[in-house]
Amino acid sequence: MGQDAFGARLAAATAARGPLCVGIDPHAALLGAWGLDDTVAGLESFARTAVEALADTVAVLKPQSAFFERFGSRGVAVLERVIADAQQAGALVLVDAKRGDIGSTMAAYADAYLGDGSPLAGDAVTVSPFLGFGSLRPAVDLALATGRGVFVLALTSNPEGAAVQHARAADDRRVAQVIADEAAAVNAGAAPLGSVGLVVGATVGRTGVDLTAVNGPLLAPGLGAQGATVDDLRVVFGDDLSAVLPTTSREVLGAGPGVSALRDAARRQIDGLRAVIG
Ligand SMILES: O=C(O)c1cc(=O)[nH]c(=O)n1[C@@H]1O[C@H](COP(=O)(O)O)[C@@H](O)[C@H]1O
Repeated sequence: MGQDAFGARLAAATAARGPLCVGIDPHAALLGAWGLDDTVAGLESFARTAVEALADTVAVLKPQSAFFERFGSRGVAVLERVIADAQQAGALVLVDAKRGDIGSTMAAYADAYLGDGSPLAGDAVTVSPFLGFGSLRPAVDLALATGRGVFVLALTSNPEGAAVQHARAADDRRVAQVIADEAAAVNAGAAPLGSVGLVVGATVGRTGVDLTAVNGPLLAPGLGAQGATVDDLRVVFGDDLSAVLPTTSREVLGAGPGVSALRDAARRQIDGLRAVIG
């Protein structure tokens, strides 16, 4: 029998461990700050430490693929280890690869990131809908079939995102609203939460995009290094924060390389978020 739906597994994980995702983003500058070389050996040491410190503590870990791809196939092998080891230690793994392509190619990305038995498949993957939400169908279908999830970029945390995402589509809805509505259609009726999430930055302020019908997890990057605070979550999402999953990378990773310092930094974030999200 396959695993339960991702939305249900995520809801259970955040109930047990708190509403936090921590990104594993081995920036060259962070490798340096941890006293590691900017090499695949440094990457591997960084990744192992982050997994050891965080995978038994936080609900979701989000390795950012780019920082592993920088080192070619040996870096990708480290990413594969991170995925396996973090899952083994009890964290859900959201692979941040932001893939998006025409549907027939998207099916191959789906096999890679959402297929049973694929070494790059975690529990969910970030995807880009800017070739049209429908182009993501193979990923959505495979995610639902395998108990995995997708997080679709909707309102990204970077300042350049608004020019595209706030633009009006042919039917006058904002592009981000179209994406939210498409996600809502897939998630309709799922309980406790659908498996198609959205990415909505904690930095975006009040946008007028209505997220109330999404019925899926709302990944909120931007806390810490990008300037957003826990208080900004209410501005962006309103009073019902039950589906919001804040994610931060540098704010926690900057506490390394000590394992207990990293764990403490994550716990501080979880405590602060529990006070607001519950
Ligand atoms: O999909 C993402 O995770 C993402 C979407 C977005 O809109 N903004 C954003 O910052 N991210 C990712 O979230 C992480 C943020 O890292 P910090 O700014 O260090 O917390 C990076 O890995 C980004 O690639």
